[in-house]
Amino acid sequence: MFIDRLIEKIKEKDNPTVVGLDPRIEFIPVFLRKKYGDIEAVYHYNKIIIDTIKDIVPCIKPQIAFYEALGVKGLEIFKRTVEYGRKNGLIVIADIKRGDIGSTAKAYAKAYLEGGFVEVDAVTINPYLGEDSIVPFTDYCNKDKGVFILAKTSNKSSKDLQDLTTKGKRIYETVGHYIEKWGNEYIGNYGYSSVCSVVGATYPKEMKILRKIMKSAYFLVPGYGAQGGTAKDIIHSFNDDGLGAIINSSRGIIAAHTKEEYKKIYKEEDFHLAIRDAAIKMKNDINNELKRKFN
Ligand SMILES: O=c1ccn([C@@H]2O[C@H](COP(=O)(O)O)[C@@H](O)[C@H]2O)c(=O)[nH]1
Repeated sequence: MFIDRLIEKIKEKDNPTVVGLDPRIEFIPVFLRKKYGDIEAVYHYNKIIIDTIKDIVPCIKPQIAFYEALGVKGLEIFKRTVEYGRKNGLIVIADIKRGDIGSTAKAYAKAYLEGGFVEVDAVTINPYLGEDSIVPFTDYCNKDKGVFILAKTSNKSSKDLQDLTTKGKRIYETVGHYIEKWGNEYIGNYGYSSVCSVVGATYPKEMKILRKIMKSAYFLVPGYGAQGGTAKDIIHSFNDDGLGAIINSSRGIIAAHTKEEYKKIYKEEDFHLAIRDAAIKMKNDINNELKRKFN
C-alpha cells in the first residue's frame, strides 16, 4: 500500500521531508547550461540533485508547471526525472493538482497512476469539483498509489474561498471531513490512509484544526522555507506517534547554492553540496522540533 511504503521510507531515512523539484533555468549552474544547453540541463540538474539527496530524503515532488513551461521537451524531462527518481528508490509525488469531471479525471489518473504518460507513486488533486472528480484517482489506492487532496493551501488568497463558512464550517474543514471519509477504505498498517491531504505550512492554526478532523490522512505540507513556514509552524501537522506529515521545500533546497551563505563556501561545480547541506539542515530542524514536542 502506498501509505505504508511512504511511512517506511520516512522511518528508514529518519526524515519526514520531501524535496520539491521545481527547476527554473536561472537556478541551474552555468557550467551545466553550457555543457547541455538550457533545457537539457534541467534533466542533468535534477539528476545531480537526486544523486545528492537520495540517501537522506524519502521522497521528491516534481511540480509539473515548471516542465510544461519548457514545452514538449520539458514534459519529456519530467518523465525522465520521475523515472530516475523511482529507479533510485525515491517515492515520487507528482504535483499536478488535477480536478475535472469524472470521465476526464479517469484519463488524468491513467496518465499518471497507470503510466499512460508516466507512472508516479502519488498525485496532488484539487477537490473543487467534488466526489466524482476524486474517485477515479482514489480507485488507484487499491493498486499501491496515493492521492494528496488540497485542503488548506499555503498561498495568501487561500482564504478567499477556503475560509468561507457554510453550514457552520469553514470550507477547508468540510474538505477535511470529506478527505477523511474518502480515505476510510484505504487504511494501511500504521493506521494512515493512502488518501492524503495538502495543508500549507503558512497556516499553523488551521493545520491544528485539520489535524483533529483528519485523524488518518497523511499531510503533505508545502510552504516551508521560501514561503516563510518554519519547523515550529509545521509541528501540528504531526500526530502524537510522530507520524502524519511530510514537509516539502522546493526553492529552499534546490536553489540553496544561489544563497550568499552557501556561495561563500562552495564553488559553482560543487553546488550540489549546498543542496545537500540545506536538505540536512531541514531534516535536523524538523527532527529537533519533533523531539521537543514528543520526547
Ligand atoms: O498549498 C500549496 C500547494 C502546493 N504548493 C506547491 O509546493 C511547492 C512549494 O515550493 P517552494 O519553492 O518551497 O515555495 C510548489 O511546487 C507549489 O506549487 C504550494 O506551495 N502550496
